[in-house]
Amino acid sequence: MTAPSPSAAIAVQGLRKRYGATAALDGMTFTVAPGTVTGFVGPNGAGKSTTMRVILGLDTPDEGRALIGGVPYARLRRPLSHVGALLDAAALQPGRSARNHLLWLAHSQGLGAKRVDEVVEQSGLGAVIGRKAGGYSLGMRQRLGIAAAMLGDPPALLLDEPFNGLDPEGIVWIRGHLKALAAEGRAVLVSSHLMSELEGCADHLVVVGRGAVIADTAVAELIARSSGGRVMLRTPARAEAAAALAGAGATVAVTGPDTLTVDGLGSEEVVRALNAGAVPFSEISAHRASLEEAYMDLTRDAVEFRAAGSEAARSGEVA
Ligand SMILES: Nc1ncnc2c1ncn2[C@@H]1O[C@H](COP(=O)(O)OP(=O)(O)OP(=O)(O)O)[C@@H](O)[C@H]1O
Repeated sequence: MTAPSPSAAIAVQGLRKRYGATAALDGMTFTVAPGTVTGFVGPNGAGKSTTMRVILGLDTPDEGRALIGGVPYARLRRPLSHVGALLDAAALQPGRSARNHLLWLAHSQGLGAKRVDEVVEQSGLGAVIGRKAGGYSLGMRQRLGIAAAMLGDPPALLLDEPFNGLDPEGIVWIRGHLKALAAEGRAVLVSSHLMSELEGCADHLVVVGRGAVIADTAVAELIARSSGGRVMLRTPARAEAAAALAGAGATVAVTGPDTLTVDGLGSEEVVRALNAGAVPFSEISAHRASLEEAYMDLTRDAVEFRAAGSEAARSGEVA
C-alpha cells in the first residue's frame, strides 16, 4: 500500500469490511485531490456507500483506514469545517422549515445565521427557504442537503448519489454547482451508478466493483484514449460509404440514419476512399467518445465487474 499524498484531501487506504458472508469492501484504495470533482462509479452493491460511511466515521472497517486532510474523521475537531456530506437527502424533519433545519445544524456546530444565509443563497433556495422541508421536491431536498454540507465551508465534500431521481434541470444544476465548488479548490467526491450523470462534471473517475477499485483515471485521458483514431462521418449514402471504407480496410459502425464511425483509417484516408468511390458526404470529424463509451471501453475486460453489474447493464446503467 502506498502512503497517501500529503495533498490528498481524502485518502482511502486498503479498506476491508465484511457483513457476514458479504465482502462489502475488499481492499478499497484511492485518493481525492483538491480542486477536482471525482466521480465514484460502480454498480449497485459495489461498496460506494460503505466507503463513504467509513470516511465519515459512521462505519468501522475491519482493515485499512480513511483520512481527511491526513486525519481520521474521529480525530477531527469541528468535523463540519473539514468535510461536508450528503448521504440521504430524505433525512429531514418534515414539519420543520428548511431554514430552521439549517439553523439547527449550524447552531450545533457553533455557526450563526449569517452562514445559513450564505449557503441558502449559494444553493438557490432563497425563495423557498421558509417552507416546510416535508413539502420539498427531491431536487429541492438535494439542494438543501448540499447547503447543509457546505455550512462549515469544508475543503472536502462527499455526496452519495446526489443525482438520484432528479429531473434534467436538477441534474444540470448539481453538475454546475459541484464544478463551481471544486473550482474553489475543494475536493468533491460524488458517487453515481449512472455514468451519464457525471458527463461534463467529473474531472477524475474512480471506478469500483465488488469492494475494490477497477480503474482510477483522469476523465480527459480516458476520453482521449477511447476517442483515439476514430472518425465520425455523415453521409446521405451510408451503405456505399460503408462498403468503400470497408474495402479500404476500415472497421465501420452505423451510429445513426446518416452517420457512421470509422476505425482504422485517419480522416484523410477516409476522404480519399470516399472520393475514389465517388461517395458523397457532408461532414467528417474526429470522434469524441462520450463518458459512457469511454467507460464501456474501460470495463470491457473486467468480467467480474460486468457480472456484478449485469442487472444494471440490462437497464442501461453502468456495467
Ligand atoms: N449494514 C449492512 N448490512 C449488511 N450488508 C450490507 C450493509 N451495508 C452494505 N451491505 C452490503 O455491502 C455491499 C456494498 O454495499 P454498498 O451500499 O456500500 O454499495 P453501493 O456501491 O453503495 O451500492 P448502491 O449503488 O446500491 O448504493 C452490498 O452487497 C450490500 O448489500
